[in-house]
Amino acid sequence: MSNENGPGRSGMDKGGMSGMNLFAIVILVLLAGLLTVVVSSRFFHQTMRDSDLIRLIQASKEPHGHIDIRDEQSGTIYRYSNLRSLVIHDQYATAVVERAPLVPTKIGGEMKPDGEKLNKKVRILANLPPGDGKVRSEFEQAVIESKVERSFAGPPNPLEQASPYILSILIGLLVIYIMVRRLAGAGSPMSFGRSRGKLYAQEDLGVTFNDVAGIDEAVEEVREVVDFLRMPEKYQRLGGRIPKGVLLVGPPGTGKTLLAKAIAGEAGVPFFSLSGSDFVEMFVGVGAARVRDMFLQAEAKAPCIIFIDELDALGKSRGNGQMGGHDEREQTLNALLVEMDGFGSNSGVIVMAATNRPETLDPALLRPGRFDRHVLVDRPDIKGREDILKVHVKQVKLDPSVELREIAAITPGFVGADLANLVNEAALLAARKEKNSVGMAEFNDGVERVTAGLEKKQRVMNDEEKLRVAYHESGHALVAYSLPNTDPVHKVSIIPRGLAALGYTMQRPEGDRFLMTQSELESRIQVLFGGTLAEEMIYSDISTGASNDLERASEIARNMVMQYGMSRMGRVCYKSSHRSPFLAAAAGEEYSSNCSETTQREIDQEVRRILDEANERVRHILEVRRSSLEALTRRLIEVESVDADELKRIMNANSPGPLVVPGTTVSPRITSDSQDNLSSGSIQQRG
Ligand SMILES: Nc1ncnc2c1ncn2[C@@H]1O[C@H](COP(=O)(O)OP(=O)(O)OP(=O)(O)O)[C@@H](O)[C@H]1O
Ligand SMILES: [Zn+2]
Repeated sequence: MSNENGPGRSGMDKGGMSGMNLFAIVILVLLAGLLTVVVSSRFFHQTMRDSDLIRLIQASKEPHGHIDIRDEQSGTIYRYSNLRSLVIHDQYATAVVERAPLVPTKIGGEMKPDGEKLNKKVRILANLPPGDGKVRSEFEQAVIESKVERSFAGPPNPLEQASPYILSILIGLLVIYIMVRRLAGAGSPMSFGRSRGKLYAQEDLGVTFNDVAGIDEAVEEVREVVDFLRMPEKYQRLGGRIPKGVLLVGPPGTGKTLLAKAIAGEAGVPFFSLSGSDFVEMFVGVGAARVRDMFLQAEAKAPCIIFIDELDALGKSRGNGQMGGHDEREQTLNALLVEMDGFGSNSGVIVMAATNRPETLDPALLRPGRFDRHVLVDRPDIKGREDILKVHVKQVKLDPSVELREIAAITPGFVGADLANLVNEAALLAARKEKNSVGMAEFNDGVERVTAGLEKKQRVMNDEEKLRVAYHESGHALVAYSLPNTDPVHKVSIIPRGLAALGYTMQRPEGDRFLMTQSELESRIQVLFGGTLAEEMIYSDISTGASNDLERASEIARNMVMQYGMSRMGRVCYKSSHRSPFLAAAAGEEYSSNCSETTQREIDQEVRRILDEANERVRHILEVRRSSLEALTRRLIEVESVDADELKRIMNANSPGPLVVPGTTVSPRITSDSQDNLSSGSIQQRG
């Protein structure tokens, strides 16, 4: 269904030859020229010119006797009186004659290894001392007998003279050709500097929002983009600010590409798709040229969507790159930023990009007017998985026994791509068994297979662990919900997140925060404690999954005492450096503070006191609201993720708490819980 006939492949496209492209070619030509010079001087010594021969013969008419041959490498001088053999061995091919200021005349040339006294190729500088008639006549004789005569006699053959140059130019051209081909990859020889974007015409796309399931929140957030692409005039008339860049953030396989395609499909606009790594080339300037070319092409087809997968490959923070490719990436990134700033928001080109590591992106990419809209494409919850399965089983003949909800229930952590894979596996298994339809047994086997593949990447939790994680996350959420001065809870989830997190509680700040009050910091500590203490209350023991929570809580408490003066120790900053003890340890440095041992002990006591008090408060909250905790946990086990509205409902039904206004803004704070120690039971230090 993809149309390979992108503009990058058609050789006739204008605009491909941008300035950068020309620049690269000029560099290549210069390089080839240099190569030509080197090659020609190395392999083609100038043939002896007639005038040189005349001078040579004139010199040899002077009356002296022998020739000194100097090995220029070693500096040794060979006295060579047999002029004839020299001439013959030398073959004249490279001889240059120079008249020395006084009498001796030098013959420069190259001696072949079979020379009488020389066993390696040397440059010859022969002195012809004046005044020996014998030498002169021998030399003349040699000249007459040897091939020199020919070239001496006739006028030089221009073709013959030019041949070394022609040859080296040809070699140069060949080199250019090979380089260009390399740059262009498999494409046509001149397509380097062209964007490799693949163009999907709208009719080829055939993807709509119906094909995207289980990520409803993300779909809702991008609906506006579809509207804009459909009726750009409407938006422009009202002068509204149209999104230029939309960043889709989420783990691999959750359907980011699919979502972008669906937007194009819904809006009926062309879709350019390419990967960030396409831009990163070994030659400086090529990636930047590709970016410019891509935008040129896109603007010609506007309204349309440019989709850049793996944005992190090209958008990594500048200035922390390694040596290789660093400049190139920086230039490419700059070109992208310039292009995004350059096209007006009414040009109708919307740039979408996907990444699963937004934190590595250059902050410049996230500024207003660039990728300022972020859409989280998260792992689907149980309902989402069921919906995704529904999409994918459409092409499969199902046995009536198949319960998609049941399959969804046994596939926590699966993303859209895994589920598509699962359906495919099940269908293959059924075919192998020569069944007429795909049954539950095949799905169960399929789950095992796909899980086995996934288990290498991430752990799939068993029921017991899942329950514990559910209590833990409910604890965080309940405490956050119950305290007045915390950010509202946006989502609680026990869907494994990435490699290390078992579940998470996501809070959304209500605006940019520049200051934190003491009570806010205390609340933050309490929210962090909520998870562990909920576990403790239910199981009477705690698990290792919470070590990160404790670490963060202690860090906050320590800062309160030492940096912010928020303790009984008074309004004093005890920090000698900005590094916390934790960070110093991580950097392998000794944590130094100017405190005396007594002060140090007092600080520790204060930190403890803050943590203990938080502990008590959290314990109290959890005990009072135990029924809410249980209810939330049950719901989490059932549906795996609970949003703000539902959380409010559950809380209100069980024990009313402070009113929560769901926030809408950037940088959600996530209390995620590491799994790496939870199941093994061994306590390791996390890096
Ligand atoms: N939400 C979904 N609904 C339906 N199918 C999905 C969904 N997510 C993924 N798939 C299936 O998985 C395939 C791969 O998904 P896609 O390439 O869109 O994931 P992605 O998030 O872009 O991954 P990556 O980050 O690795 O590029 C899709 O073609 C589709 O078949
Ligand atoms: Zn936790």
